[in-house]
Amino acid sequence: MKILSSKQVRALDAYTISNEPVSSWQLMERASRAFVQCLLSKFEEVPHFHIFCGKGNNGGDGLAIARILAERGHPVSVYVVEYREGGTPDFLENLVKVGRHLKPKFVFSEEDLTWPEHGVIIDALLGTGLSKPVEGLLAAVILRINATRLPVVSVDIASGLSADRINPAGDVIVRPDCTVSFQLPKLCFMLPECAPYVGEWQVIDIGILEEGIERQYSDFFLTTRENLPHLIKKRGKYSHKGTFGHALLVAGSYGRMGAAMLSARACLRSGVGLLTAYVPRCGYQVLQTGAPETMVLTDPDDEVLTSIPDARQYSAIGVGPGIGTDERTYYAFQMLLSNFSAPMVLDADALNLLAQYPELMKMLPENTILTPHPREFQRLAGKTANSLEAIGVARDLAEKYKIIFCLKGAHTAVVLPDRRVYFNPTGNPGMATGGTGDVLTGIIVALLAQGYAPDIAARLGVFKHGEAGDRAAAIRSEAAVIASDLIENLRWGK
Ligand SMILES: NC(=O)C1=CN([C@@H]2O[C@H](COP(=O)(O)OP(=O)(O)OC[C@H]3O[C@@H](n4cnc5c(N)ncnc54)[C@H](O)[C@@H]3O)[C@@H](O)[C@H]2O)[C@@H](O)CC1
Ligand SMILES: Nc1ncnc2c1ncn2[C@@H]1O[C@H](COP(=O)(O)OP(=O)(O)O)[C@@H](O)[C@H]1O
Ligand SMILES: [K+]
Repeated sequence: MKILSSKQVRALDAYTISNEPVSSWQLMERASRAFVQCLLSKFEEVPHFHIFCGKGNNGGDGLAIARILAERGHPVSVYVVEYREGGTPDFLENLVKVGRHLKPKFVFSEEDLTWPEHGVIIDALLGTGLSKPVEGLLAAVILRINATRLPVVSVDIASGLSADRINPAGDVIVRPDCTVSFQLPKLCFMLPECAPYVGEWQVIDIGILEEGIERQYSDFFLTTRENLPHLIKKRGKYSHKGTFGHALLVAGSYGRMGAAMLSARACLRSGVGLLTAYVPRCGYQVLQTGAPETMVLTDPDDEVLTSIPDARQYSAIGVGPGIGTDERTYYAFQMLLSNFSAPMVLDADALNLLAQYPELMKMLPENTILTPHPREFQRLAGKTANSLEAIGVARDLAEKYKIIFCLKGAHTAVVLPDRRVYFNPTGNPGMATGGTGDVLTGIIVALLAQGYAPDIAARLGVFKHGEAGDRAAAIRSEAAVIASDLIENLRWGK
């Protein structure tokens, strides 16, 4: 699913209006009906809705939503915040129509606000037309909304929140519990800095023309359930273990053999034909006992990796979980990079080694997948002002070195060498626990070994990893999830 800018969404609306054709008022009506349906599905008992409207089209939506709710007999109060003269044509038309059912309260100053004690607040003050920081009366109303304990649902986007960039600190923005957005997700929904101003988010279909969406160019996408399952290869009846590749995991050191074990078990549960783990000697028994399906090769050293096996027989290699950054491990890693030219997965300490020895970047095989969490990325690429800037730097590096980044987080961003960025929708905070990253490495290595193209391996791996986390959290609750639960909850069926 594409992520478009506010400007593009405006062009898209205009395209739908002239090509469907549909009037802009009808499009607003369709959006508002879809919003009401979604809103009502959120409550077992319909509460009193307090709808705060601005005077642009977002406010127009608010008025239409109020009317539709009232027509269905639901209790509604409407407030129109008079922060400016006039209003957009669709706002004005809906103001006339809502007047027949409800008497809006016009708010000219803070004193006009009587604050509700019960019910749900609907925020329809400003939408994607935000053009400057919020001030004056609008700011006062937003601060009051944020001070209430009542649930807040934003229409399309929280009022004051910029869809396409990160607002400067100090901007006045609604902090909703939930945002119900029209047709396509907004870039800001993917960014951790914006999370307080997004809440739970949901995208609803308002019938924007698909061909119009296709005409808009974007580098940003949200991976969706619908466009992934067909990417999972079917295992042929006469296939054998040789069909599914032989993966090598270079992982573990004294005290951190669990990382190797988690990667190995995740790799085995992701369809790989054969798996070999290369570990320091102290890891031999651990892996042979804990993951008996794995073949184990040991380094001459007891505690850290100091050399590499002949890598040529493997179809994919994962390096990093728990290996540490000993100088001897650096030499081994460097040797591996000079001897292997197929894409690899690099995680954890392999990334820390890259950060310490940046000259290694030039040696990375094309389409190698790097899976840094934010601190690892900072070590690798330097400090950035915010997550959007970090994505920008990752795009430059991905293009320069022809590599793929999985910038891990709540919406992991898969950044491709052609600068496209795919955000991931699955996963939950239960996954913020040690070892889940090692699981991801194992999954992606397994997919590479089976011959998935590196960009698909990265996107599919990240998606399935999050999905396994969601299944684990549904069974155990978020706080109870541990990395091993993700492995147990991996599913590769349709
Ligand atoms: N396809 C879609 O996405 C559709 C979008 N619609 C709605 O239309 C909205 C966009 O409508 P508009 O473009 O009218 O935008 P807004 O409703 O955000 O209003 C913008 C108006 O407020 C002014 N303004 C912007 N920032 C301000 C500030 N900080 N302080 C004071 N005034 C400010 C602008 O000059 C403009 O006149 C969407 O968010 C959505 O709610 C729907 O009505 C129908 C279809
Ligand atoms: N709040 C969250 N929501 C969704 N996924 C998360 C969240 N926090 C962490 N994750 C996921 O969990 C994994 C953590 O990886 P990482 O930080 O490398 O852990 P470790 O090094 O302990 O293995 C990543 O895939 C990340 O996307
Ligand atoms: K809004």
